[in-house]
Order: sequence, then structure tokens, then C-alpha cells
Amino acid sequence: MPRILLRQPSRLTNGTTTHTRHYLTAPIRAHQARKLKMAPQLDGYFSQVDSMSDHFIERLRQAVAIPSVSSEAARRPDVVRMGHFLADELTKLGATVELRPLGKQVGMTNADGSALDLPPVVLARYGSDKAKRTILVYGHYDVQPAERSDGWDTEPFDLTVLDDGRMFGRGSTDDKGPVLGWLNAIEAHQKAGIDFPVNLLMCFEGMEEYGSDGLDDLINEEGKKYFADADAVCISDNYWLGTERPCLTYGLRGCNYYSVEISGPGADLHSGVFGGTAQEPMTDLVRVLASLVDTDGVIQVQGIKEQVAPVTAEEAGLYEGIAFEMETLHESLGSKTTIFEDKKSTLMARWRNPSLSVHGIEGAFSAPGAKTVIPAKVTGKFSIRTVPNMEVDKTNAAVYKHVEEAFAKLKSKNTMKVWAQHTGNWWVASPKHWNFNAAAKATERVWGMKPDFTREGGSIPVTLTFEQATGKNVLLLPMGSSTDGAHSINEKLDKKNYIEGIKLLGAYLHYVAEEPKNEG
Ligand SMILES: C[C@H](N)C(=O)N[C@@H](Cc1c[nH]cn1)C(=O)O
Ligand SMILES: [Zn+2]
Ligand SMILES: [Zn+2]
Repeated sequence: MPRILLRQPSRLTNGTTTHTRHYLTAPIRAHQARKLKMAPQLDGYFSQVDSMSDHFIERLRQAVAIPSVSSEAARRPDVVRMGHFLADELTKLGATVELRPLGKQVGMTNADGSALDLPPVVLARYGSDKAKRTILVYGHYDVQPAERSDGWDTEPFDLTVLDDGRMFGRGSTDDKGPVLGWLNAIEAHQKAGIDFPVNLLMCFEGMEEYGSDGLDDLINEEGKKYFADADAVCISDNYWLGTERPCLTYGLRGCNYYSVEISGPGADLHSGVFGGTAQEPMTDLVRVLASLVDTDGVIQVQGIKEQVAPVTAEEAGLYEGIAFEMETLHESLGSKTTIFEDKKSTLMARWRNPSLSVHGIEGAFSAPGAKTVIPAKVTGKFSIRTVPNMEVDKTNAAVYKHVEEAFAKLKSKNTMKVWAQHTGNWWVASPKHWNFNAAAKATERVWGMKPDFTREGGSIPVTLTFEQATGKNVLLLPMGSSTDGAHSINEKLDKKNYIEGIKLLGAYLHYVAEEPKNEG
């Protein structure tokens, strides 16, 4: 059973508080169902999901307990264990499952220097009825790093369920909750004795948080083989814009992630002995990093903004209608330190303009205390979120030129190297497709309101690859909300979003089955 902690909610924050939400009562739901002329069997499915909610939370607790951090070599066995956990659960549910190896990872090794295996991709099929549509779903079972000492209020890998419904744990919203949502939807159909409305193809990877190493090749290879039957693709791996209105997402930014390494001395040095006599890599690095972007987020690299698609009149009119409040953003951010004061500029900055973030410095002293060291080699990490019509190679070339020139200006005797650690494309699709229609109807049925159509500031590198390799429409159908704190301390998923999200995923599949066959 999940651990239920009856603590005061205020002790746990990721800069958020909970909202009172108004959920659908049974009569309103029945009215919605009549209005949407829809699958009566959904009511049975919804009741089944409700009655299995403790079991579904327990499944999430087991998944969160596996610290499947893809960016740390030492955690790789846990990432693999998580892949096996999913494969076992799917097998128990009657799916046909394969664990596909992806070979060795480039650029990361085991502690002893030996090559590191990439975690397997979980490929699974549930149902193969030619009379039904086939939906391909993708998600990831790896997570961002998390240590209690980062500032978590609870153990990050121990799902902590508060009595107000917030469920804290690394991966709860990104992306273990949504991935398990598909498994839970299958199980609830089985337990309720309701025919599963579509065939499901599943692709769950363990390297998304590290740029989806190795997955593009597999998708391209299987586009017309394992994934050949797919009629459309659905990904549940992003978040609502706020806490009240659900959304369907038709765009993502890309992500180019860079390292800049500066080295000089043969070893770390005593700053009393060598300070003032040796040129310091850290001094050079902070000056190079500081040259990239200003306080208002304006990218200083020439050749980036020049690639950005102009705003059309149609796009300019879209923003005001979106349910988004600056107050909710302040709440998710945990402060009022926003660059813009208005909604439109903020949404444009998140969805359709590039941004440059500086993430950290490897090799630098970062612990509490006052160590008087001169680090011998430091590596700065930064990334650019890319947007239409930016090109990966052009962007890389512009970044390398900027960094090389910024370093040259320092006239330093140290050595500098810059490279892209991983790159991932932006993606924008048409929401005018039966795949989105089905999701919109499911949203209205489950949440009692029409969804907003949104773009996402984050990246899911393989989205464009799925679209191109299958030639099918891709839909992003988020489960969690803006206050979940993905990648942050105290990541959480609200129980309401998890349970209603399981209903949403199942309802979407029923509406997919009912969409006219001649569209898309
Ligand atoms: C939106 C998705 N849940 C996510 O968090 N994606 C990551 C993927 C990533 C990591 N490196 C490059 N892309 C993200 O947007 O940071
Ligand atoms: Zn994710
Ligand atoms: Zn993520």
C-alpha cells in the first residue's frame, strides 16, 4: 500500500499550493455523455478506475522506488531494472513484450572506464484486431537526478502521498505516472470486462532525459515494421499550462545541449600558492558563459534569432484566448522574477522563441564551506531551446563561433573545447486531425470542459522522428499540471490528475475508435 503521510501540506512545496477544483458530479457527467453521444461503456470503465485507485497508486509507488536516473552511469542498473519492471507488468497484462537493446553509449563510461550499455527500449503490443484502429504510444521510464540533499522535503524515490492528494516523488509526473496510465487503462478494461477499443503499440525508452540516445535509429528502422500498423501516435509526457484547464499540445521546442571545457594547470591548485601566478580556467569559463545571454534572456549569440520564424497574424491572435494567468506562473516559479509581466509575451517566450539556459559547471567547487582551490579543468553546461525554423547544424555552428570568439578575446593561455552533447528537434503539428478530435472529446467527457490547444516549452526529442518515420499524426496528451515541478525538487503528481488521467487515456482510445474512418 502507498505510504499515506498526514503532514501539513505547507511543509512540502515546489513553490506551489493546491487549488480547490470543481469536479464533475455523476449527473453532470451523464449529461456530458449524452451531449457527446458517446460510448456508454465508458461509465463502467470510469467506475472501475475509481475502484482500483489504491492499486494504481501502489503501482506508481513501485515505479518511483526504482531510481532510474539516465544521466548517471552508476544508476544505469536501476534504469535497466525499471525497463524490466515495465516489461513484467505488461506481460502480466497479456501484452506481447520485447526488450530491445540499443548498444553502447557514446560519451559516458562505467567507473572502471568500460563501455556503458544503453538501457533497453520496451516495445509492446496489446491486441491485433484488424477491425480496430491501432494507436502507438510513447513514454519514458528514466528520470532526472534527485537527492534529498538538493532540498527535497521527502525521500525523492519514496512516493509520499499527502491527505490533500499531492503525491511527491521523482518521476511521478515525468513520466512514470503517464506511462503507467496506459497500463492502468488496460487493466481497468480487463477488470470491468469492457472490450479494449483499439490495438495498442507501446514504445517506452530509458534515455529521454539524456536526449533519447539511440532511439531515433530504432524508430526509423521500425517505422514501417513494428510500428507499421499505427494509425496515429499519442505521447503523454508534458503538462497543463495551469492547474485548472486541461490541454492538448501540438508543438514542442527542441534542445541543443552544449559543453564548454577549459583547462590549464596539471592539477587542482592551492589558491594561496598559485593565485595571481597561474591563469585560472574558472575565471575564463564564467566570462565565456556570461557572454551567452543577458539578464532578460536575450541570446547574445549571432545567428540564432535570425533563424526564428516570423509571427503570422493568425498566430498573434491565438495567445489571448489561452487560459493562462501570470499568478499561476508565479506560483509554479515560486517567485515573481519573471522576465515579462504579460501573458502574451510570456507564452511567446515559452512556445515560439528560443531560450538559452546555463545549467552548471562540472569540476568546480560547489559544496558548502570555503575550499581555497583553483580547479584545473572546468566544464560549463548550457542549452538552447530551439524553435521553428532553427536548424541544428546552423545553430551549432553559431554557438561554436561565439564561444571561440569569446574565449579568444580573453587572450588566455588556457585550452578551450566546445561541443554539442546532444541535440533534439523542435516539432509543430496540425491539431486539425481525428486524433486531436478524439482527445478533445475525451477531455470534455472526463474533465467537463474543452481543452486549450497549446505548445510546450520543453522537448521530447523523438516526437518529430515518430511523425516522420510513421507518416502519422502525433498528439501530446498531458496528465499533470503546471505546479508539478518536473525536473525540480519536490516533483509531484496530484492524485486527481493521475486517476482522471487514467480515465482520460482510456476515454481517448474509445473516442479514437469512434472517429470517422475517412479523416486523416
Ligand atoms: C517534456 C519532457 N517531459 C521533458 O522533460 N523533456 C526533457 C528532454 C530533454 C533532455 N535533454 C534534452 N531534452 C526536457 O525538455 O528537458
Ligand atoms: Zn518527460
Ligand atoms: Zn523530463
